[in-house]
Amino acid sequence: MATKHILIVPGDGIGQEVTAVGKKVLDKIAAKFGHTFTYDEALIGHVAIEATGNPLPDESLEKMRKSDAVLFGAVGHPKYDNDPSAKVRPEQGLLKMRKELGLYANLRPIKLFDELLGASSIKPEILKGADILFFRELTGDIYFGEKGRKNDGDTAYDIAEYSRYEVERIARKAFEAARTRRKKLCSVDKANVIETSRLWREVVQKIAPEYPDVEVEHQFVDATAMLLIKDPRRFDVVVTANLFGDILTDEASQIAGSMGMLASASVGDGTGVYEPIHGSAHDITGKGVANPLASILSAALLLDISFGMKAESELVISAVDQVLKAGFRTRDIADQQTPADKILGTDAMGAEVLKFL
Ligand SMILES: NC(=O)c1ccc[n+]([C@@H]2O[C@H](COP(=O)([O-])OP(=O)(O)OC[C@H]3O[C@@H](n4cnc5c(N)ncnc54)[C@H](O)[C@@H]3O)[C@@H](O)[C@H]2O)c1
Ligand SMILES: CC(C)[C@H](C(=O)O)[C@@H](O)C(=O)O
Ligand SMILES: [Mg+2]
Repeated sequence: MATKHILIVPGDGIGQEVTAVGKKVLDKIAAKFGHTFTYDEALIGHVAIEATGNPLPDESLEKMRKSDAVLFGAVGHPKYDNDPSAKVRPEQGLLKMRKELGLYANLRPIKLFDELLGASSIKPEILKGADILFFRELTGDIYFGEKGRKNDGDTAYDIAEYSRYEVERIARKAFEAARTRRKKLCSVDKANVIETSRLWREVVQKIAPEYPDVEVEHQFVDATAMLLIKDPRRFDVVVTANLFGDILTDEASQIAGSMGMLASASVGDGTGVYEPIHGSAHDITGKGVANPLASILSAALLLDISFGMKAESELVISAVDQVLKAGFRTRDIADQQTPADKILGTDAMGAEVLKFL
């Protein structure tokens, strides 16, 4: 039995809705296994701007530092998406959290549940068995470089930067993960065009001989985007820079069947942050139809990675599998064969998962 302090950071839009379900799963696990989970909440994003003017108040960051793990929802609001001139934005809170907590490694497992083969737009015979683990570098690249305007605002620039150290530490994590899986690592870059990618490839090539048991390939990001659809099963572990990882993993969500299925773990040397890869989904906010499984699977990653609770984590994943096997779907993962009475809303889907815990 363990006592752990978990910070719930729902954020904006459906982040509020799906995180509430993720917390219920953690509560059920604690009761079942005799753990004591204490909780607190913190503001981030649009809700934080509305309350304090700051997308990540100091109080929120302090709470994150003091917690054993963070279950995070999402940030975002349409009023900022459509206002390029907004100086304060919800996403600034997310990026500041990642930087301040040193969350340089963003693990994005692309896990396909066989029951969802029909939810993907990719042919089942190409898809079945796909299982990819992305390592996205999360605190460098164009996100955190110098950015601005010149020529009276008529010219904009964003500087992308990577240090050898930043590339090496994420690459080593990816190599070590590949050793525990199918021993294949694909390093994705754009080394034929950009200098940060040439450093990326140089670093991966340099350390590869230290992992002789891991087969390494290098792919350009454009070719990777094509191959993810053409032959997703060719990939085992993928390591790439911040921006490329952001884009490729949303695409890879279609391997799993929906944006509502993909969890993530953001880790460094301190508190881990666990969140769906999706955003605040303005188009479905407040409708009670958001798929909570990405948040539930993020809670499973939290239990495993931050708490070392492997059995607890595996039970959560098994519960998700059981619910899908029972034919329940949220509308984003339903298909023509899904009976209407098996298409559930956010809370009802969460309730079905809790039955298997
Ligand atoms: N980590 C984050 O906080 C994060 C991630 C991505 C986007 N965002 C923000 O979210 C806002 C909306 O961005 P977007 O529309 O490009 O991306 P999004 O991920 O919010 O939504 C993309 C599409 O996927 C659907 N979707 C997403 N999650 C779902 C779920 N759990 N169940 C069912 N359908 C789901 C949405 O309805 C939408 O059609 C923006 O403000 C963006 O900045 C935040
Ligand atoms: C909201 C945005 C800043 C963020 C990112 O680009 O990392 C999101 O797309 C994500 O994947 O978490
Ligand atoms: Mg993204």
